[in-house]
Amino acid sequence: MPHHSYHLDTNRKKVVLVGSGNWGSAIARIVGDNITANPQLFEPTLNMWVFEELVDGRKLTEIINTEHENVKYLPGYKLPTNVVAVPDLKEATKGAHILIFCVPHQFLGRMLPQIKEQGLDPNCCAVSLIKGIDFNDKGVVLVSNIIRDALNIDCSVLMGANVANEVAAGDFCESTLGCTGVQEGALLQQLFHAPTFHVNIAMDPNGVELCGALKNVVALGAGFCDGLGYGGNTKAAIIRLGLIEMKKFCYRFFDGIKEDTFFESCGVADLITTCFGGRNRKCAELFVKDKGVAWETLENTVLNGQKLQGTWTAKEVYTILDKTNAIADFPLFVAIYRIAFEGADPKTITSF
Ligand SMILES: NC(=O)c1ccc[n+]([C@@H]2O[C@H](COP(=O)([O-])OP(=O)(O)OC[C@H]3O[C@@H](n4cnc5c(N)ncnc54)[C@H](O)[C@@H]3O)[C@@H](O)[C@H]2O)c1
Ligand SMILES: O=P(O)(O)OC[C@H](O)CO
Repeated sequence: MPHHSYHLDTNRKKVVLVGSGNWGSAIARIVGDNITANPQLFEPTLNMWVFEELVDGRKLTEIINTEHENVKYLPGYKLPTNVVAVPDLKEATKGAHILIFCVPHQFLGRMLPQIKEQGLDPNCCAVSLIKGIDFNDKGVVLVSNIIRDALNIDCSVLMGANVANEVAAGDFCESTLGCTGVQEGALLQQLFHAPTFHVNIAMDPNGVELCGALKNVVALGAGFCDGLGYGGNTKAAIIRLGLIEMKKFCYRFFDGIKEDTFFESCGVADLITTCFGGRNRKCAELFVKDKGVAWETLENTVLNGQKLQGTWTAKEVYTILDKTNAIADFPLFVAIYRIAFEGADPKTITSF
């Protein structure tokens, strides 16, 4: 059970999920059920915005709405019948009180103006499940900040050791809700918490979000080790060194990050699971074995259209380090970037 059980006001919240990939579809199963279980808090339908595409000649939205399964991104797991796939972004998000963002971070920027355009409820808030970062002239930009600035609404984050297929299978795991307000935290906890998906609150949204983004870079390093045929000792070293650079990055670029956050699910736990069971790891292994095959080819052939976040984040992190003359302080992040994008020998993963 969630630790708190009260709500913000007497009006039921309309929840909308923006995204329907592998994780988007897995979380739709939990949120859809929680909405049904809490009719006093939430409106009954969960609109799920779907990037429309054809699957075997049929529209994905039609398949989802008739078969209640995202056959492309989460095959084998039924969605609750109150999850309704909507291909039009404006229509899907109209009247939302809680917007859940779960799209690969490279697509978010161009979507937000459309959501803004149709006018949001003044009490609308957001929660981002997106693991990624961005940068501008001043430095690091968090995805939650992009959402906050574009839509002028509050944005919490949910990150954790949550490989989507395992969550969908009902294997027990934990997740970390990073928020600034107690009330928002309590409501969102009721939206996401489930018997096999335990949601803990951390009042350190920036730390939670940065952990979620940066662990994907380390996952590439772990995958390079697997591609080179190295064993558990080497991967453990990469995980340890990666955690140190994650912390250093957080403290270098942000004030007020809490040490405890690194021990939450979003921190060390997500780092471990992603370095063993994630897509970034898997594709990085094949990148080494196939001698530099294009990342996009791996997304299309191995992941069937699912998207990597670690490759983008490795580039973004490298750009930030370069701009701030911090390259020398982050040897692992830099080695990973150079292997992934500059043709560096994968063996340099252990010789920086
Ligand atoms: N998959 C996981 O195990 C997992 C777990 C936790 C967090 N996350 C994070 O959740 C976020 C979303 O990941 P996911 O696994 O749900 O998605 P995914 O990797 O399955 O991505 C594919 C999604 O992107 C959509 N898409 C393709 N082209 C698009 C475009 N031009 N514009 C908009 N959308 C487009 C596809 O329709 C599909 O829904 C990522 O930041 C990821 O790191 C993923
Ligand atoms: O499959 P990945 O590498 O995108 O990682 C999935 C999740 O972020 C693990 O929590």
